[in-house]
Order: sequence, then C-alpha cells, then structure tokens
Amino acid sequence: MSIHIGAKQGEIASTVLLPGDPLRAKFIAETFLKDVVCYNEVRGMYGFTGTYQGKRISVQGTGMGMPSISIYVNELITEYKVQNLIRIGTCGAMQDDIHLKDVILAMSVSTDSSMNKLRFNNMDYAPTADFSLLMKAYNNAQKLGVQVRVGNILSTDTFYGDDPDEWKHWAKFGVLAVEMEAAALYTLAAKFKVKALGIMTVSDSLITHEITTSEERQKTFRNMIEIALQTTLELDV
Ligand SMILES: O=P(O)(O)O[C@H]1O[C@H](CO)[C@@H](O)[C@H]1O
Ligand SMILES: O=c1cc[nH]c(=O)[nH]1
Repeated sequence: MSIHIGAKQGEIASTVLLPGDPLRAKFIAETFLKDVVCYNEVRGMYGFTGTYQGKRISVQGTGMGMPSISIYVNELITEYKVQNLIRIGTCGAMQDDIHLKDVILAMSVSTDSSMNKLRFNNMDYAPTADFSLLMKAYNNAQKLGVQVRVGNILSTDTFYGDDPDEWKHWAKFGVLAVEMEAAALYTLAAKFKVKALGIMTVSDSLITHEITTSEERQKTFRNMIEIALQTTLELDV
C-alpha cells in the first residue's frame, strides 16, 4: 500500500485512466469494464481494476488540481509501476469554434501554476503529451467518427480567479481550453520516463457561459472514454 492508495502490489494495471472525479472512475468501471475490483477507497478517491475487451486496465480518481493529481501519479508510477497514464477530464472552451461535449487531445500544456517554476528554478518547461499515445488516440477518434481538436491547453491553479477576463490572454495565443491537472501529469510522466496523455471533454464554455450538468459530466462523456479505452488496447504493456 502507498500513503494515499490502498492497493496491494499487482492490483493496479500498467495502464490507468485518470478522471478527476472519483465517481466518474466508478461509473467507467461499472459501465465499461468486466471483472471489476475496487482497490482503493482511501479518501473516497476510488480506484478500480478490470478488463476491457480482455485487456487489464485501471481507473483511478485524482481529485482536482495539480497538487492532488501529483500525489496519485507519483504513487502510481513509483509504487505500482504504472507505465501509461491517460487523463480523461473535463475542460472549459476558450475558442468560439469549440462547443460543449467536443473532445480535445492535449498536445501541450501551458500553466499559471508555480509548481514547475519551482521545479525548474524559475525557467519554463513545456509539458508535452507522449506522441505515440497522442497519435493512437487521434487515430482511434477518427475510426470512431469523433472529431477531435489537438493543441495547447491551459492547466490553471484557480477555477475561480480574481480577473474574470484573464483567460482571454491565453485564448489570443491559441490555447484551446482550460482544466487543472494535465501540466503536472505530463511533467511527472517525463520525469519518470512513462507515457501520458490528456483527453478532455468540454463541460462549459468561457465564451458562451453554457454548462453541462454534473450528471452529464459524470456520465455522458462516452466519446472521450471510448477513445481512451480503444487506445489502451493498442498498448504493449
Ligand atoms: O472533470 P475533471 O477531470 O475533474 O477536470 C476538471 O474539472 C475540475 C474543475 O471542475 C478540475 O479538476 C478540472 O481539471
Ligand atoms: O478547470 C476547468 C474545468 C472545466 N471548466 C473550466 O472552466 N475549468
């Protein structure tokens, strides 16, 4: 067992899907996986292992924000030898041609967080997706008939910022959408030489102020989940 994950060695698969919401992890396990075992309930941050079309995979909630996902990703990699980490999250659209429920593959991540400023002694690091995961996910989206946007997203530390227009500056530079974890995920994956990708569904628009309901956020993001699951089938480990 690690400090925050109550699994025994061998109970977590080498590929893990990472929703922020632990109830999304439960929903995915119950809806898409067979032979499911719940390996973690510590802090209510559910983790499950099961099989998808015969492939063993796990799904682990990460909580919200970079400090929280960093704890789970660190322990998954260092204590449980996880090799492939695919975040399946929600995000807010920052471009007017991106709509509710659109799917975004995060090729790179900008951030307003100080975590990497501290890690890299105030220099800029560019958190980047693993190209083989990105390419597989893109190809699977095409096969499933799901149009995806691929590009730069923002991982922010503040869901409720002080300046309601701050996101517009990122948008001017082509950033597609905002969420709160991918920069930390990509940075840790690079540090530990494992693979990571973020697949995000648009849950709200910063432009039109449309939002999805929490039930929709938890349950209806099938396109993103199916892209991630198909991608796991093509992984060697
Ligand atoms: O839906 P999840 O995966 O939690 O992702 C997004 O939703 C949360 C904010 O509501 C943040 O964690 C953000 O990254
Ligand atoms: O971090 C997030 C997630 C979803 N929507 C947002 O606007 N921000």
